[in-house]
Amino acid sequence: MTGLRRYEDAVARFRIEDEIARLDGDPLTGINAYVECCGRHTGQNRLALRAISAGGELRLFSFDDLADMSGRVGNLLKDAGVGPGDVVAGMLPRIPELIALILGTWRIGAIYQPLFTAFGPKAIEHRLGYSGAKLVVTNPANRGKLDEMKTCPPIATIVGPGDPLPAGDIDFRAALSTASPDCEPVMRKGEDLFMMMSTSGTTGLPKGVPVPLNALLSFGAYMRDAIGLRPDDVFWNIADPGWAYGLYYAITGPLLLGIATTFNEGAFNARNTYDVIERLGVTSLAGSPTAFRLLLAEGPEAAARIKGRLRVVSSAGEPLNPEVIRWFDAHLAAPIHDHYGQTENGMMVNNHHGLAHAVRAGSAGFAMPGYRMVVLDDEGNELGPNQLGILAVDVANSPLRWFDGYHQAETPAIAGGYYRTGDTVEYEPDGSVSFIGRADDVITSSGYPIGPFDVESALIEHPAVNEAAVVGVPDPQRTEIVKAFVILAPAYQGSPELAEELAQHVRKRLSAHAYPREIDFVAELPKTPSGKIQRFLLRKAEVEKRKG
Ligand SMILES: CC(=O)SCCNC(=O)CCNC(=O)[C@H](O)C(C)(C)COP(=O)(O)OP(=O)(O)OC[C@H]1O[C@@H](n2cnc3c(N)ncnc32)[C@H](O)[C@@H]1OP(=O)(O)O
Repeated sequence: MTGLRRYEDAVARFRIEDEIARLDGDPLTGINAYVECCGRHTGQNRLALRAISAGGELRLFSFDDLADMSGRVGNLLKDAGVGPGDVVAGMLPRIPELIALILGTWRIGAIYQPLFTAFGPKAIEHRLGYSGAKLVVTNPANRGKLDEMKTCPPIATIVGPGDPLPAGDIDFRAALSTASPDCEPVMRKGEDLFMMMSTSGTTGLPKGVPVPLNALLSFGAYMRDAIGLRPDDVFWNIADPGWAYGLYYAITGPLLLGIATTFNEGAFNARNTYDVIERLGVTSLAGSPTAFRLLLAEGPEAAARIKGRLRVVSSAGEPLNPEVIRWFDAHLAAPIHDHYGQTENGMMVNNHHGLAHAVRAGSAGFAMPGYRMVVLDDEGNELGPNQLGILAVDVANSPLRWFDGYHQAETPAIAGGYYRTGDTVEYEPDGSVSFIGRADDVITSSGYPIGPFDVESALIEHPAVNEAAVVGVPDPQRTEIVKAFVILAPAYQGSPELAEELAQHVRKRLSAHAYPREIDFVAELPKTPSGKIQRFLLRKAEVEKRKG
């Protein structure tokens, strides 16, 4: 029996089976994600959300408030023709209406699809295309992008008082004020979907990741065992709910446990983050290493005023540097733990705050109870400690696993009883997992997974570009940045101005976070005899160049 398995067996099984029995519930009544995350916490005067607006105003919402708002949203959606099993897309900043929309969607048995607000029309159109969303809910800052799409579902827009409503749109706030808050939850089965996420394609466009209601078990286990969330915590997960870590663990997870979450509408900056921690008395903070590196860069003085306030800090999205761990210990007196997961299956390997085990700096930690994680060689054989291979989930022995394959797409990652994460790791004899890197070409920049194919496709849309290859290159703050190698069309000449024009083109068309921050104009690209671009050679040359 491997170290990983031993660990899992020691702490896990009986607790998970209890929970499965609870969530499987009464087969006659079924499950509803709104009931789990809100409805069953009402009537107790319990806080559900602290929301700080872009202007700095703090508003508090109880579970009863969210129940009222989501009931109205549910009725609005029904009036718009949305029914159980339909998809509703949300492209909204971190405002209270976003939570009401998500809970309202779940309440009527529909599926919520997040659209990150930095996405441009190309990224949005692809996602709405494969999900077949029945309605998009957005705000004026994002509404214009929908006009650039060839086909778009009906739109509901959240306009401020006196703002014009685009012709044909549903006035979200007006409809909410007149709708009834009474909305009977539609019960579903555990295998029915409640979210439609997106992954980053490496050789093709991003694929849909269907999330069944059974995943609630895994999300709850992460909050309890890894975040170690307690009822007396003031919890803030900085990650945006346009992404898996934000949607699963800034909204779904804490509300599932009946514990309040925090939204800060403003864009991230270190000073403001310190302010919010101090103002709200945050005790449990979660986010990505880039955010923590930016807090560190602000210096010890900024940290001094909140020293000792944070009980626990959880880091996800990319590996955490030991330097950050030491700095948080010295200047914030806060234990910061590295956690590992994916959009597919959520968090799976953690230095758990809520479980008593050794914490390994520079390691992603141990398999989460409910997952049997293994390391596989290319033939699918399980490897022992200190051997490099692909981190995988043993499907049959992982009761909390929920990912069964991509939406309407083949899933070669699932084969032979394993789901392969695509991450190269090795594990220590004690069962802790050391992350080595991606086995494919997915770029991780500031914790965002970015598919090179997506960026290349956006570049090629520009008339100056004949061919493009995109890779991630090392960056001290963002872990990696996107770098593009471009072969220009004959009529064009490379220049810093053209590089900037191409970067802005990708920023606007694809996404504000996924544009190439470096562009080299080249005469040719390394390719296999069959014509496939060898991105790994470009990446290797860049790593060597930077070392030099
Ligand atoms: C299971 C999983 O692991 S899922 C993935 C988990 N990962 C995450 O949640 C991502 C975590 N990362 C972050 O939250 C952020 O990168 C932070 C907070 C660390 C740092 O934030 P920022 O410094 O504001 O930069 P960020 O990386 O978000 O944005 C990159 C660019 O996109 C822009 N951008 C980001 N969000 C938006 C938006 N909503 N609208 C418009 N532009 C945006 C930024 O302005 C920035 O532009 P610039 O660098 O050219 O000025």
